[in-house]
Amino acid sequence: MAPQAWIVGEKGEDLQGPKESLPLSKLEDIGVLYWQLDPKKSESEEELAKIRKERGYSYMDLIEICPDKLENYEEKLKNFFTEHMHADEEIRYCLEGSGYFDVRDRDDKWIRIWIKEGDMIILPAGIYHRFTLDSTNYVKLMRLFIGEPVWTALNRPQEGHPSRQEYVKNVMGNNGFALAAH
Ligand SMILES: CSCCC(=O)C(=O)O
Ligand SMILES: [Fe+2]
Repeated sequence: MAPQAWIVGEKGEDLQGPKESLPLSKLEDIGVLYWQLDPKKSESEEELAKIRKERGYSYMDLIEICPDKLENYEEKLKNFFTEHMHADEEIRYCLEGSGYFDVRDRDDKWIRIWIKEGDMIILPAGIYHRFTLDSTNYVKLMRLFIGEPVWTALNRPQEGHPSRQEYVKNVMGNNGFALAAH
């Protein structure tokens, strides 16, 4: 099952019309990977171990996002919701709660992906994205990384960054994707 995903506006607002749920192929098409696990089941632990081994995710930590558990909560949330990319993949596994990952599609629109308990998502290096909480205001995420983690958020525009260039070349292809900075 694909996570619920739909198009939102620049500020994250719902747009007019029925809220269509996008197929998983729409996410795969922009290089986003997704697994559905269950943090309460041992089979999922095995599957997680397999994914970590295959993809080399040696580093792991947990982050809880809510006012009393995260230092500098407001500032961090503001940064999470500022459009950015990373030089590496962003890998998150939702253990509790829920939240929204917004990723840019081929037309530079925001696809909002609603992540809930058991959802694991990999955003490719170089994809523009942002994150925010939903109305439950709480999420507990596992963060994975290959080797020593680098969390540096590179705010858009980053068209000269090698990871961005790789992403545009490999994933966007030569389809007229607008490179214009916002
Ligand atoms: C803390 S999870 C999502 C926020 C984000 O995009 C990031 O950490 O880079
Ligand atoms: Fe990020």
